[in-house]
Amino acid sequence: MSLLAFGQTGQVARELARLGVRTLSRGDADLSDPQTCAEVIMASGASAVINAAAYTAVDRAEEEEALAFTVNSAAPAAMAKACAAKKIPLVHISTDYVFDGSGVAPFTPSDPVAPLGVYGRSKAAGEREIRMTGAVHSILRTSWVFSAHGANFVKTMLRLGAERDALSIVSDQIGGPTPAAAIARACVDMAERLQHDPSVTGTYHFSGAPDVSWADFARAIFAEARMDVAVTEIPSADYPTPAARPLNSRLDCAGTHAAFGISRPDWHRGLREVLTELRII
Ligand SMILES: NC(=O)C1=CN([C@@H]2O[C@H](COP(=O)(O)OP(=O)(O)OC[C@H]3O[C@@H](n4cnc5c(N)ncnc54)[C@H](OP(=O)(O)O)[C@@H]3O)[C@@H](O)[C@H]2O)C=CC1
Ligand SMILES: Cc1cn([C@H]2C[C@H](O)[C@@H](COP(=O)(O)OP(=O)(O)O[C@H]3O[C@@H](C)C(=O)[C@@H](O)[C@H]3O)O2)c(=O)[nH]c1=O
Ligand SMILES: [Mg+2]
Repeated sequence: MSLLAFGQTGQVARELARLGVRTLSRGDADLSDPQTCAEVIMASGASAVINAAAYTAVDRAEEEEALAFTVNSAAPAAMAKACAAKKIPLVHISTDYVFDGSGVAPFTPSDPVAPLGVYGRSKAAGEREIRMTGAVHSILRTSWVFSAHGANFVKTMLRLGAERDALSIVSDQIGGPTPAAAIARACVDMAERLQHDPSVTGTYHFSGAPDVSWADFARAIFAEARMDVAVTEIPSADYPTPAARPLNSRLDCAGTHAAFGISRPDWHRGLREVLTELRII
């Protein structure tokens, strides 16, 4: 199996590289140029493609809508068309932010999408484009990704916690923090399976367990890191951001287990692994 991944420096891309997947940098393939992405696939000899590159700056996307849509929708569309032409599968990563976060029940893959901001709309558009190409694919929606590398909530908390005794963290947004390493493993397993069994083509959910609030997650980070930082719970209304975040980010991952035998990863364990890699514990 010869896997090719878009993305090299990102959280998931770095974990894919650790698993031996060939990764592509922005210099190898810039997603703001979708045609180049297609050409790279056509020339690659890959047996499956994983797209781990994306425009992920949720707030900045509100000001850069055109770029977010090119990177998160037009580029994946071009990748999927090339994969369809080559008859190879595409594993594409998407997000909980395609949902509006209403209710308290976990969202299933077939629930209607209703994104709250530009990032979520651009990712939802990318999903639709991929489905229309007829490519064998898995669209893997995940949430709240963290790792030892790149920008994520764990690293933000470690930085802010080193500077302050107390932090105010939202407690009305609930979701599953997901280790990037587990996502990479799931992508590789899905790519392998799709090559032999295109019937599993579809949209799947994959997030870490258990579901928690950002405030709960922050407390767990400080407890594991043995940092004495008080976490004050606040409502989202008291933490205004350019893009609204969904209150309910729970993802129903049952279909992923049924089709692939892949279970939700335990984020506590993933957190300890990341803190170990960062030499904090
Ligand atoms: N981060 C999160 O919490 C979540 C992420 N996801 C999804 O998971 C996937 C992986 O996310 P994650 O690993 O966190 O991403 P990161 O934000 O860590 O990294 C983004 C990656 O995309 C690359 N990239 C961005 N723009 C371009 C471009 N124009 N051309 C080429 N490469 C580009 C970056 O390269 P460079 O370093 O050159 O900028 C980097 O490798 C994405 O699809 C994302 O939408 C889903 C849910 C939650
Ligand atoms: C730094 C900080 C954040 N927060 C809140 C803001 C926000 O609601 C929450 C998380 O902040 P972040 O900026 O890390 O979250 P955000 O960048 O929105 O994370 C999202 O990224 C994209 C790419 C996804 O696809 C999502 O699944 C999700 O992981 O924590 C506080 O309440 N207090 C703080 O001091
Ligand atoms: Mg962020």
